[in-house]
Amino acid sequence: MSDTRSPQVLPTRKHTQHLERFSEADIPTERGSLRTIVFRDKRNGREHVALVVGQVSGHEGVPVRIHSECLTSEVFGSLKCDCREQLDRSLDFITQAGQGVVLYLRQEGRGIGLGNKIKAYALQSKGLDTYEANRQLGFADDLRTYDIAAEMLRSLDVRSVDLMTNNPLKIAGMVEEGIPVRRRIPSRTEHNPHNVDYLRTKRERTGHLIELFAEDDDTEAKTG
Ligand SMILES: Nc1nc2c(ncn2[C@@H]2O[C@H](COP(=O)(O)OP(=O)(O)OP(=O)(O)O)[C@@H](O)[C@H]2O)c(=O)[nH]1
Ligand SMILES: [Zn+2]
Repeated sequence: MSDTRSPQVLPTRKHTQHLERFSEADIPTERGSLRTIVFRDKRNGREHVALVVGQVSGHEGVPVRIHSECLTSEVFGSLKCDCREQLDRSLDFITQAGQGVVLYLRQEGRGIGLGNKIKAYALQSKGLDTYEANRQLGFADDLRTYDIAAEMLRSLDVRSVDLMTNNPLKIAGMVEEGIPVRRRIPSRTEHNPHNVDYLRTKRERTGHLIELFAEDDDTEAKTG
């Protein structure tokens, strides 16, 4: 008996259609070739990127990292966070596995933008933590939404994901957007004296599943 129904999975909620799949090409990198697909947000022209390795269309349990842009660490080598290391590790993972997706989203500073993130850093140097600084500037802790990531994954026809993250909000966000998360792949990074308080704050205040290697709260080195 033939089944003439559309193979599409029923949406759990209304899916957004904000993106235009704009351009794509293979880029040779030190890790190997990355299929680079640029999506444009029709509302604001912002360009988000999907880096794809191997076959992902129609697949379950595709290794996926949803990564938010962090110019300061990724380009300038800032030690105040672990973003660059997480990006590097996720690219290592998908190229070694021969399959996966890194979504590089233009959500600098958890969505507040570069200029405001630097304002937040100035406040942090006066003693505020990452979330207190956001609030002092009039922002919520985290302005990011996951509809864009879900739309990109739907365009790639990824059926379910193994999500590389320590952030439980990302897992909940994807599930809410109708992308099944089969399992979490922990994203383990090294801490240093400049980012240890930031990582600890994320763990304590937003439940990030971060393993800090030295757990002695009172002996951790602080930035001078
Ligand atoms: N507003 C603000 N943004 C920051 C700060 N430090 C890093 N970021 C931004 O935070 C984003 C990365 O988010 P994280 O919360 O580190 O990690 P996550 O992506 O939510 O979770 P993981 O998947 O576990 O990495 C990037 O866009 C960074 O630019 C900060 O002190 N203030
Ligand atoms: Zn960062």
